[in-house]
Formats: sequence, structure tokens, C-alpha cells
Amino acid sequence: MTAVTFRYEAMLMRFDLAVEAGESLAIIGPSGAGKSTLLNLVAGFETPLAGSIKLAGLDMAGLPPAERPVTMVFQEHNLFAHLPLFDNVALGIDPGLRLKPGDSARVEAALAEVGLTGLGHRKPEQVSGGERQRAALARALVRNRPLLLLDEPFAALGPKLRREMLDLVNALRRGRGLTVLFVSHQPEDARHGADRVAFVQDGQIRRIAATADFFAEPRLPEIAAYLGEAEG
Ligand SMILES: Nc1ncnc2c1ncn2[C@@H]1O[C@H](COP(=O)(O)OP(=O)(O)OP(=O)(O)O)[C@@H](O)[C@H]1O
Repeated sequence: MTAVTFRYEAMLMRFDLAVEAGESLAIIGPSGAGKSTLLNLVAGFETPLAGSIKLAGLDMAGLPPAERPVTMVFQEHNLFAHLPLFDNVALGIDPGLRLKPGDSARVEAALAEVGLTGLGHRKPEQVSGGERQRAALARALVRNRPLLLLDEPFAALGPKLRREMLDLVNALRRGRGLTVLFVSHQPEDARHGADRVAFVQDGQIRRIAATADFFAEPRLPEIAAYLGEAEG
């Protein structure tokens, strides 16, 4: 994305970002910095004031979210409580649940890929928080989009489970050749799961670097302060 600007009231944001296919980029930074907005611009949930967003070489201007090569998982409200996990995943194929021959097998395969074999009949309340987010991931996977956006989907999970989920995301990324952008409040997530890290503050990417370099040398005092606070 190039010179993409966006405004919420007094807050003007401006993003320039280039991501390689197959890469995993962590987006970290303080609360209210613009991390979710950055993902929402890529996904098409927000429209830039100016600038251009290209995904897989195609200009996204005017394209609604459903027509973009993108799928997104959120922190919460990913699943419908009254539907079993199978149906929740199948919604990624058809929002009206009109499944064609072969679609059920696709849903089962996605459930298996995220480690939920045999749990498709359960309602969201009948599984753990980690399993719910696995189901949300499976729904994203059945959409077969090359770019996976994750907006803190593992924030409610403990450190060990978050690492497991990040490992799962990376295994899926490699297996399917996905590109992954994930927002996290936890620098540890970036350290564990990302090729590169982007630090967002005041509506801009202030630094982007390979993960090892980013943590070895924070460079900006704001980043050192943020890491100090976030990692205690
Ligand atoms: N719908 C909205 N209307 C007005 N302002 C908004 C809206 N959504 C976000 N903002 C403002 O835009 C700025 C960026 O918000 P954004 O959600 O992108 O930040 P974030 O870095 O993802 O924060 P957090 O880590 O707390 O989720 C914040 O100052 C926020 O208050």
C-alpha cells in the first residue's frame, strides 16, 4: 500500500507498506495507534481518503471486502452461538449455507487442519476459547484467500496457547503459501511468530524490520519504551 491516508476525526493516518507473498508480518504498537485500521483498510472495511492498495498486483480501489483476495479473523464475535462449528466454518464458503457437493468435505478438511476433527457438531459454547478461535481460523481457510489478516484473535488466550496458535498459523501459512498480517498487543507474539515486525504509532508505521533486528535494536526511544512496558 502506498501513501494510504485515512482520518478518524482528529486522527490522520498515513500508511506505506510492502509485504512479500508468503511473509508473516506482525503489527504491534500502543492502543489506539491505528493497527486495526491498517488491517481494515487492506480488507476493505474502511476506504482510504487517498493512496493506493495493491494486493497480488491488483488495485483494490472500489472493491468490496468479499471480492478482495483477503480473509480476516477478529478478536471476538467470530462465531454464531446458535450454529455448530461445522456450520460456522461453512459460512465461509456460503453465507447462506447453501452447500454444493464437495463443500462438506472442504469444511471437514479445514476443521482437521486446525485440529478440530470430530468437533464440528458442537456449538461454540461447548468448546474452549482456543477451539473457538481455531474454528474461526478454519472458516477463514475455507475461503481460500491468499492473504490472511488476524486482528488479535488470540489475545484472550494464555501465553502457551497463543504460541500454539501462532505455530498453527505458521504451519498453515507454509502449507498453503499464505501471506499473514497479524496485529498483536504482545511483542512476544511477534518475536515468536513473525518474519518481520511493523511498529505503528500515531497512525503511521514508525519502523519495520526483520524480527531479530527489531528486537535486538529497537532504535526509536518510543519503541524501547513500548517494549519495556509491554514486556514488563
Ligand atoms: N469508528 C471509529 N470512529 C472514530 N474513531 C475511531 C473509530 N475506530 C477507531 N477510531 C480511532 O482511530 C484510532 C485508531 O484506532 P485503531 O482501532 O486502528 O487502533 P489500534 O492500534 O488497533 O488500537 P487497539 O490496540 O486498542 O485495538 C484510535 O484513536 C481510535 O480511537
